[in-house]
Amino acid sequence: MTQQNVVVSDPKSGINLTIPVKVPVSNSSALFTTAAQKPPPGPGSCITISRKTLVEINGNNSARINSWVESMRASSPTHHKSSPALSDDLNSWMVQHPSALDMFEQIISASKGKQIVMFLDYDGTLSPIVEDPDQAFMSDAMRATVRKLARYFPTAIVSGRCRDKVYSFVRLAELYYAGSHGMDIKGPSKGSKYKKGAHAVLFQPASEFLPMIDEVYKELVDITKSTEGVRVENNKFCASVHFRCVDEKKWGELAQQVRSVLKEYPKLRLTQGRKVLEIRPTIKWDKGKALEFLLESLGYANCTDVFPVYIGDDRTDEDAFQVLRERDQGFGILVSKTPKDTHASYSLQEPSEVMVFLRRLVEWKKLSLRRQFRIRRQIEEMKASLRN
Ligand SMILES: O=P(O)(O)OC[C@H]1O[C@H](O[C@H]2O[C@H](CO)[C@@H](O)[C@H](O)[C@H]2O)[C@H](O)[C@@H](O)[C@@H]1O
Repeated sequence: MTQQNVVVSDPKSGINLTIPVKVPVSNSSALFTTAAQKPPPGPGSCITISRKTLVEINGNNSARINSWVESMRASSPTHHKSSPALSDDLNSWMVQHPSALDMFEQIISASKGKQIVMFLDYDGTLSPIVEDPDQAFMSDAMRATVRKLARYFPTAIVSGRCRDKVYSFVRLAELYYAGSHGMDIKGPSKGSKYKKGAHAVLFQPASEFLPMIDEVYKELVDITKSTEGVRVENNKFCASVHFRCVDEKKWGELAQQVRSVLKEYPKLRLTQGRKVLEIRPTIKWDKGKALEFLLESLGYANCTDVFPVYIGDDRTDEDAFQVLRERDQGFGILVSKTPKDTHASYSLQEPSEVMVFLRRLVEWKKLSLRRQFRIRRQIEEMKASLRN
């Protein structure tokens, strides 16, 4: 294998990229690997470097990089000022994915007689998106709401972050946590009233990847160190390369750097979240599988009387939304202000609306428990008066 440095000029943006090209070039050109992220066009399987083919490589690479940048841009669309066309789009999307607040009564009636189980994504769902991932705190009001929620329903946090990190933000011991996109699952450390011994649940399907992720994390830090604004996060069983604060003109180069590291690790794949490239093991495990695992751990594997509700804002949450569609159980709620392709049934605009929705659930449950209690007491009183 020889390596050539090729300068690719993107005619659209005018960006020049220096790209190491190996000969022959492997066919593993796909950068993004989920169904929602169509792989960009790649080169043929074998390229002999000649003047003519260098031009072809440039052309292909340029098209491919453009396609990656497009995909990166779409990962977290910037909100533009509203225009009539945009609000038309939003309105027709809202018909397909109505607000979970507007549909609250229908949602509750669909859950009648079933055990609601809550699954909550963290970033962009419980906490607003901010530039610095270390500053993505959830409000005390949100924490109090989630604490109450967990009193009435089994509740899990399902996050791309490593479990310890997301726990340090949420700080509620009574919840289930699935970190690293579901690859690190742990039951409540405080006794759970839903399942005895649930604290013992610990599942890490990608533990063998730990040293590899560590190595890749270090390589990513090194290769991207000259890119201003980039932030690489070690999420234990996966790694995140944040480009929220990177100049858009540098996105193509960054994607290329990440790909050059990944090329050496065929057992890892790349997915995307909101202005973040996520490097994770190729194992068939995602937030959807984590949801199924948690339902099973809670004893609801083959139950028809369970009603899982998953709230998330990201592409990686789609796996969980899809599982709910396939099981035809419960539903997904996408947190988004803009129309997006989604398997979720309902929508909420932002974390503040998520909090309102969760509070309404708590209030509804409190009332219905009180009502049940009153009815039971009346029955007891009637029985007692019949006996006397
Ligand atoms: O599954 P999640 O809980 O939503 O985690 C997904 C990623 O979230 C974090 O990044 C995102 O939020 C940051 C803070 O608001 C923001 O700066 C970044 O642009 C977003 O992508 C987290 O830092 C990642 O590790 C998670 O994978």
